[in-house]
Amino acid sequence: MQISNFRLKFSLFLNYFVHGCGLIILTQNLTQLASNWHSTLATASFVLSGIGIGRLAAYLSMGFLSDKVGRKKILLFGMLSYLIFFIASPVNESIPIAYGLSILAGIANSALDSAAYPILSELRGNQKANSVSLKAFMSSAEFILPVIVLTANQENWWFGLSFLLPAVILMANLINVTFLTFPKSVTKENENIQKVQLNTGKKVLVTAALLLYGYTSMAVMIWFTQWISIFAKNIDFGNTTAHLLLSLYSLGSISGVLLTLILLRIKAVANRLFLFQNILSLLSLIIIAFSTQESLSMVACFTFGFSAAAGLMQMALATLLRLYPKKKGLLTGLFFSFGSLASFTVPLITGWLVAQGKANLMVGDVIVALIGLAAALIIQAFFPKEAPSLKEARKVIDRIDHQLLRLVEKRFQAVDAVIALKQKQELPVLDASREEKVLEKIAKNSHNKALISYNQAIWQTMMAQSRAYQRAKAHHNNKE
Ligand SMILES: O=C(O)C(=O)C[C@]1(C(=O)O)C=C[C@@H](O)C=C1
Repeated sequence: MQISNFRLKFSLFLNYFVHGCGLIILTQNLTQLASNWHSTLATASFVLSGIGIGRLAAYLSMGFLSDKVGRKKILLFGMLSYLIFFIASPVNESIPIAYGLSILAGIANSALDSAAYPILSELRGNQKANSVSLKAFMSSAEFILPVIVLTANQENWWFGLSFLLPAVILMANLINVTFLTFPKSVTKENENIQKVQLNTGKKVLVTAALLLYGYTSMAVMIWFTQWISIFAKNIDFGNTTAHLLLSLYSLGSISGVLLTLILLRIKAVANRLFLFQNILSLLSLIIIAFSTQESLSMVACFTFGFSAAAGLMQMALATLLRLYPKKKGLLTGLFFSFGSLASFTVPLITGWLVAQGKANLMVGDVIVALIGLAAALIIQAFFPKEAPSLKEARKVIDRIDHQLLRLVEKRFQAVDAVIALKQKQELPVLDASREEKVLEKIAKNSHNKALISYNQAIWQTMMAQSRAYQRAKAHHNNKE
């Protein structure tokens, strides 16, 4: 790998460590922030909704701009916005400004996503693994930051220190990214290699399934994390177990992401991994919804994190981007808009269900997971399979070459008939107008228009060899 590509990848990963901090830093410090803002905890938690608003408002435009003005500008904009958020938040004392900063964090989030995912899918290497790595860095931050907050609390340090860590990383990374050269967005050649062949009907179906999956994959996790502790207490699990379930989910998530990164390198497994993880997450949720045994629920919560929060969303996005190589930014924005919609609607749906007095809230999450599995099945069924390995890919070429060779030989046999007639009628071997017509037909009959010039070059060579063959044959016949 080129040094600059390695540096670029690493700086994107670091950004997602920072982003992981951004996701939980307000909730982790809410008590101190509320006192800074001279407000109650309830008002303070209202400020959190700003992040969702910022995201929802900015995803599409950031995605569009990422394709239009270039990934680097959007990335730098996202990093700068986050930097302002991290530096200003712990010192700010006004609620409206805090709300504005939350919105800015949401915008920063959408800018980072709109730049980072497309860049990673344009770099060489395993595209799915690249995207899942971002999730690994997010999860590790979500694990480390609470420890820092807790230590600062116990040692009576200033709470703002936990904001300074991501700020310092961001500043160093900003300098690094500013001086980096980025790969060209999508070169024509790259585009043809990455392009996935699907007819319009199937493409629409797979796109819809992927966007639906963008919603369900986010919804299923939010539903679980927001309600699992309350749900556990309702079914008379002890207080400690109720909280332990969430930690087990996080632990499962980190282990799941790491295992996914390993398995994605094994092509034969990678193709089935997505579906398998979806089935596993559904089964774990069913157990969680109906188990009355604490130990069984604990295992199920770990398995749920291990499967549902192991980078499935990132894998689906990487798949979507392969369908639209020219509009990666826009599609990233669209995909995450569906995810943001989930963060918005799940609290509304669950709130409504609670008001209706529905006893088993987790059954609702099982239904969301079922819809997600249906979408995953559609994606798996209609998205063209990748060649499992270089060896396997070459086997396909070998088989096609074998068939082609038989056909080329048949073509030479047909030429035999032509040369016999031409000799009789004393016509020259070269017939430029006929060759022109053959090439026109090749262009007309090429399904993939991007391949026309390559197909024509093959036929030009074939006809040149046909002429050489005819001349050799004529020469031989004349001698007899
Ligand atoms: O059609 C002919 O006249 C041929 O000789 C065959 C053929 C070909 O291989 O397709 C070869 C040479 C001519 O210039 C045109 C076409």
